[in-house]
Amino acid sequence: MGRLVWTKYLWGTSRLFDRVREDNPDFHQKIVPISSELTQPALAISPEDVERLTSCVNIIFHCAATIRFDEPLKHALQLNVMATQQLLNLAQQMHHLQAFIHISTAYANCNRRHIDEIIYPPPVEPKKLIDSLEWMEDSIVCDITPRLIGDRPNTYTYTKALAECVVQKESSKLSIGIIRPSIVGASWQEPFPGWIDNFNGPSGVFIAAGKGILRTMRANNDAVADLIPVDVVINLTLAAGWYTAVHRPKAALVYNCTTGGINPFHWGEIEHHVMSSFKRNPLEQAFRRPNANITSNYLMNQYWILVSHKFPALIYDLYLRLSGQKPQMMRIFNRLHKAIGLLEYFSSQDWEWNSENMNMLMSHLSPEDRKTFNFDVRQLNWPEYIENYCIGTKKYVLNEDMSDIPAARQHLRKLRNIRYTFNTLLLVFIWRVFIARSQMARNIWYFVVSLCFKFLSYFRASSTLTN
Ligand SMILES: CCCCCCCCCCCCCCCCCCCC(=O)SCCNC(=O)CCNC(=O)[C@H](O)C(C)(C)COP(=O)(O)OP(=O)(O)OC[C@H]1O[C@@H](n2cnc3c(N)ncnc32)[C@H](O)[C@@H]1OP(=O)(O)O
Ligand SMILES: NC(=O)C1=CN([C@@H]2O[C@H](COP(=O)(O)OP(=O)(O)OC[C@H]3O[C@@H](n4cnc5c(N)ncnc54)[C@H](OP(=O)(O)O)[C@@H]3O)[C@@H](O)[C@H]2O)C=CC1
Repeated sequence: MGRLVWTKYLWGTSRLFDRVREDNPDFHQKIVPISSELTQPALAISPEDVERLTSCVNIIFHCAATIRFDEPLKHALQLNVMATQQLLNLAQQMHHLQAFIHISTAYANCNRRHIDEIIYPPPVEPKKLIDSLEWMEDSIVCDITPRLIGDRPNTYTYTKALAECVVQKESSKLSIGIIRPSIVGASWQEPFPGWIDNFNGPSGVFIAAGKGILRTMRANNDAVADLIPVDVVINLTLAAGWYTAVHRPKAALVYNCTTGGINPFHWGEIEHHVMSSFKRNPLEQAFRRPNANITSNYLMNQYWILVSHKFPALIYDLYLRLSGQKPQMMRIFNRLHKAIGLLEYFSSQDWEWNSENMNMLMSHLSPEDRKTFNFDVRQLNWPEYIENYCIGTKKYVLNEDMSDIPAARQHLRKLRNIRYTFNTLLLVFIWRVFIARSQMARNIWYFVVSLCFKFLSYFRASSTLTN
């Protein structure tokens, strides 16, 4: 489905728009979608649409980007940097433009521990990089990528840092605001709590843990988990659009849109609340009972990957093979390990973001606007938010029905019984093998068995007496 058709389809069907559809059934008539392709010259916007944009637009919110952590550098550069430059060029032709709001990421400068609301010098001059990569073969670019990105973990954060620099260069010609959200999560309040529709960031991890697939992950229990609800990001972005258009700041204003410095919550606490939430509201057809732990110890994590991921996957795939089905669990785990390997950088350390501009913006809003465009994360109740987030992954990402929860709980009970039976059989098997080889183990075994018998006969005798 094309981008435009897909967008229109979403307005018509997505539960996200239920409330606005109810309040204003004709809301879609106020929106004019424009087809564009970031990888194409002039963003592939038709001349008629260029005409419409240059004559009508007042505020640009530039969100389009590739957010993949494994994007080849050339492609990431094209989507996140060159396309931003092209949009800035178009913006300068717009007769009524009052604000250009660029969505960056709080991790654009994740090679620093403390991040102020300023644009840091770029790792390389973007234009020079674009020119030099243009003639290079993809394989060569791939080889030199680690040297280029240096102490950043991926091409995403690297190209987002370059994009900020490209945006800043135009700040004498346009009124610019840059929003830097941290890890965007499910909605907190708007349009309803817990809305989420993708596997990005922590959502995929929560789902994998809720399905009982993910049992271990490297993360620092005490590090701040800088999650930010998506509606907070949107409210702050809209407010920044208003502020930029009305106050026309001379230099680009940067807003670090984060929670850690204001209302901190830690990965250890997230783990606890995610696990207890999925035990209360289980996902359907879980692979195992949800029981995931985070550890910062590399060796411990490797041990649990072997015991809790690879070993069960091997057994399950063996079962699938024996029952004539295609093995799939090992493949799923390999993909999961790739995904969490890319996320661990962000869950194993923490950062300090200065968020003075967020406070400044709030102080400029009227009390009514502060409610309508609420981005005051001091009021965020984390346990409640995480509970709604987990339920949101169930309802809106996996499209599971809440009425199926009793059946899902029943399934977890079945899994628990299977685990008890399996563990007992394993214990007996190990003892039998052990006993066959060692006299001492045999003696211990007989001692334990006779103790059990004695206990049983004592129990039987005392219950006969009382009867
Ligand atoms: C132990 C558990 C307790 C829980 C507590 C601890 C939790 C710790 C969580 C730590 C999370 C830290 C998150 C940090 C994020 C930092 C964010 C920086 C902020 C940003 O600015 S950007 C936005 C972040 N970007 C992303 O999140 C994108 C990351 N994803 C990728 O780069 C790629 O998807 C990835 C992971 C390389 C996989 O690529 P690939 O194998 O090619 O697969 P696809 O992308 O094509 O997807 C195929 C298929 O899989 C689904 N999918 C995608 N990601 C996941 C996932 N993480 N888990 C499960 N499934 C996933 C995807 O939707 C596709 O499904 P289809 O049905 O469409 O096939
Ligand atoms: N998710 C997060 O945790 C964070 C995200 N951000 C930033 O927020 C912004 C939005 O991210 P998010 O919503 O999560 O990401 P998505 O991947 O969901 O959205 C990216 C958007 O870019 C558009 N897009 C991608 N490629 C192209 C292309 N080649 N041509 C035209 N349009 C394209 C997509 O269009 P379509 O839907 O049609 O594919 C989509 O609308 C990004 O700038 C990201 O860097 C910042 C911090 C955290």
